[in-house]
Amino acid sequence: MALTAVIRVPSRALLRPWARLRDAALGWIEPAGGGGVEVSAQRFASQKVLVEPDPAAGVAVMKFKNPPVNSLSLELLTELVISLEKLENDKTVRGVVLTSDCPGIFSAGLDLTEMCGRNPAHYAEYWKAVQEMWLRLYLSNLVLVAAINGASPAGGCLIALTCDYRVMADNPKYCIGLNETLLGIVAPFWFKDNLVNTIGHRASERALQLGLLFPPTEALQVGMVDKVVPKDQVQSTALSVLAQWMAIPDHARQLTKNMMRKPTADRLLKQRDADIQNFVSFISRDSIQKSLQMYLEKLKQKKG
Ligand SMILES: CCC/C=C/C(=O)SCCNC(=O)CCNC(=O)[C@H](O)C(C)(C)COP(=O)([O-])OP(=O)([O-])OC[C@H]1O[C@@H](n2cnc3c(N)ncnc32)[C@H](O)[C@@H]1OP(=O)([O-])[O-]
Repeated sequence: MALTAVIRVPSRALLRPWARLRDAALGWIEPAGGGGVEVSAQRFASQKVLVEPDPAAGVAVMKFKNPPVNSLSLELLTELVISLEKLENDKTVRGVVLTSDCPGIFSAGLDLTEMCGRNPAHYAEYWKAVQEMWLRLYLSNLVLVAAINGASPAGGCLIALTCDYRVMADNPKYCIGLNETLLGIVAPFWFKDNLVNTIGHRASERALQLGLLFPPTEALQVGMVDKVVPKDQVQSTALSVLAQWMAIPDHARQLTKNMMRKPTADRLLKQRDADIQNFVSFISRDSIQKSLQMYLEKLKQKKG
């Protein structure tokens, strides 16, 4: 396929800790002069994230591809952030649909194997990547629409909540919500803030304490998603919604988005290191490790 869109990648990005992983994933070359590197791409794919740009429409579809359940491994998180950054640097793209390439699963949330039986340094690295994903998506200047074509618990729900609009498939087997308490763990304050900003305080309190996973019609009622449509219409509906949002002048919409979201993001930005330390000490506790191990065992037994 011909390569057409030219994306300028700022050199500061190359200095990030995950630069090596990114370069390996995307085959980028370190620029000699540090002035940025030009990457030509019409359709680009890393291992875990597929991106299909449509320059004529000014949009792209980003598909998570980490079978079997799109768990948010360090690798997937890294590739997601890199792919988003590439799209943000591509002047031909103004809106993105986030969806899944795994049948029946949007994302199973954070990868439990990244949070179980590892060392504190790994937990810290992993949590930093989770924070980065959330901050990048939540503050993105692009219009983001989630096309939720499957189950979307915990971190999967969080990704959907960062979007400007959520379209969900009407299959009652697909559920969405922040179910952390069911695993014996606690959603961090910024997951909670994002949920409160979406469905309000009382509904969030109930949903978070009970770890509620909502089927599509209930998710619509509570405001966790904005539209429920037949499964085969999820992506096309998301693209139509994207077009509506893109009819608004970018600068006005972006400033408004930033005004609405910056105070929430700033709460995390002001205490990222402390939040990492909290996570590391919480997740390292024996009791929490036991809960997560048991939960993973339960998932495996369910299959057998
Ligand atoms: C403070 C921290 C905040 C935390 C936030 C989070 O997001 S916490 C995350 C909260 N997330 C959840 O609570 C969601 C837990 N997951 C589920 O509820 C279901 O897997 C499902 C509904 C997503 C899909 O059902 P299905 O019947 O289609 O699929 P299946 O169930 O048969 O699983 C297939 C394989 O995937 C494996 N695996 C699954 N999830 C994860 C994971 N997150 N990670 C890693 N692995 C995972 C599963 O063990 C099995 O492995 P095996 O045996 O092949 O080696």
